[in-house]
Amino acid sequence: MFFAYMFVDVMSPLQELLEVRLGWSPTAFGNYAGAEYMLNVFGFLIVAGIILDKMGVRFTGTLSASLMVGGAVIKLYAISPLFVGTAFDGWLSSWWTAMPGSAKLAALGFMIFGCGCEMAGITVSKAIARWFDGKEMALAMGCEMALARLGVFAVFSLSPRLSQALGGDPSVVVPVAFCTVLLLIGLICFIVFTVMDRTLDRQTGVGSGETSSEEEFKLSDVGGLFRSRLFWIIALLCVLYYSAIFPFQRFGTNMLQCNLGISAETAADLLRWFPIGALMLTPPLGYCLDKFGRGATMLILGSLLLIGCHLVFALLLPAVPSQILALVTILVLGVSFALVPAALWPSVPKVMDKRYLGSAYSLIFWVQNIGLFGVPILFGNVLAASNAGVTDPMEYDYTNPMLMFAGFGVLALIFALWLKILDTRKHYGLEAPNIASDTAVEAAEAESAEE
Ligand SMILES: NCCCC[C@H](N)C(=O)NCC(=O)O
Repeated sequence: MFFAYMFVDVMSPLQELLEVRLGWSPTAFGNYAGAEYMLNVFGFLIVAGIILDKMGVRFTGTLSASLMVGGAVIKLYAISPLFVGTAFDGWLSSWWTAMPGSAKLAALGFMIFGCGCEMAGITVSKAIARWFDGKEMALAMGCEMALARLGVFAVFSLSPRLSQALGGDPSVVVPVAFCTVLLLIGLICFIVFTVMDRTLDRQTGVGSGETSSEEEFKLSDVGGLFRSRLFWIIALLCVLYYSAIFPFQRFGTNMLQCNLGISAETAADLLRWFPIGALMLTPPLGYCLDKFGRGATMLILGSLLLIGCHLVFALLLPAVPSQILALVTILVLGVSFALVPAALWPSVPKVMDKRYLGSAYSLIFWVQNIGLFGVPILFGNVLAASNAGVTDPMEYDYTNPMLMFAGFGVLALIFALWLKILDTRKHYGLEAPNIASDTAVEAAEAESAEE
């Protein structure tokens, strides 16, 4: 997940360079960014859930890592001199001219990569939920997400520097090539893990329980989940919250450049602290959730912070163009980005039947992917419409698109409040700890002994 999240954002700090070098307008960049989720939205994630439940973690993990490498290679080719300026590029650029040929082919590669990345996400979530059932599940999920955030921090630090590594004109090829090699290393590591895991199973004579039939994905489960009010509240909270997070990560560099009049490198250096707050706080928050509970409250607090931060970016930063203000807001947004994921993902096994867990994660990811697919495109269009006639990528006014993010936060807050009210009424246990305290366990044991 570390290398995957690096690849996701490798081009985020290079938006200006892509516009200058390859002619990618904000709309083209938005379309490219949304492409990551397109095949997932059109059903791949549901298929991925079925594959995971039928074939198990080892097979699905290897398949997802292979898809990521395949998609990355296509994207690398699309932005490289091997493709740019060829007859194929000319033909691809000749229709739907708002998207240059390189953007179209890079978007195709990103679509395939996105299938692998999300498939890996559900594989990891289901594996952790099963391995840590009744134990430190939120801490384990928090550590996994922290590693992913470290990847984002690393790529925001490295990408602008790698683009200048060869001297001469800055290049988008070097950072993308670097991250593609990392993905290949990740695939090799996972294959080694599967071999070792299988060997261990053989040595201990214990099955891994990879594909237990009682957890098998059934199409009827999908219908059941879609009829569940709780599923929709969680899925809509998830899509609204993350729609104001991941697309922000992608457009944030240029937003800071435009508001503060700074270089892409300085802006990326500021933005990289966003995942760092999340990186440091997600595991301890997960630990607190395991020990003390309060998951629904964390969701409310995280949504409130999200709204406040996006309002600052939309309204205050253009009036007070201070790097300190930007940094503080980014750090607070990082706290929000720790609170919500730390509480949201471990809540799913609490409210969904274990039998549905794989399908529940894949369907929540699916709804989330609809937003992650559509919102960058919407964002690119709102940005373009709010800046008619602006040709300098350092001169965009980001007020309207950032207000749109704040609006998503308000809606996410409503769903978080609704969840908390339902939890109070129906006692789903969202505010309860994941690990039963020793006294509670002793009381339960004493009770069953008496029976
Ligand atoms: N491709 C980056 C987005 C990952 C989305 C994924 N479905 C997700 O929500 N992961 C959990 C997280 O908090 O990163």
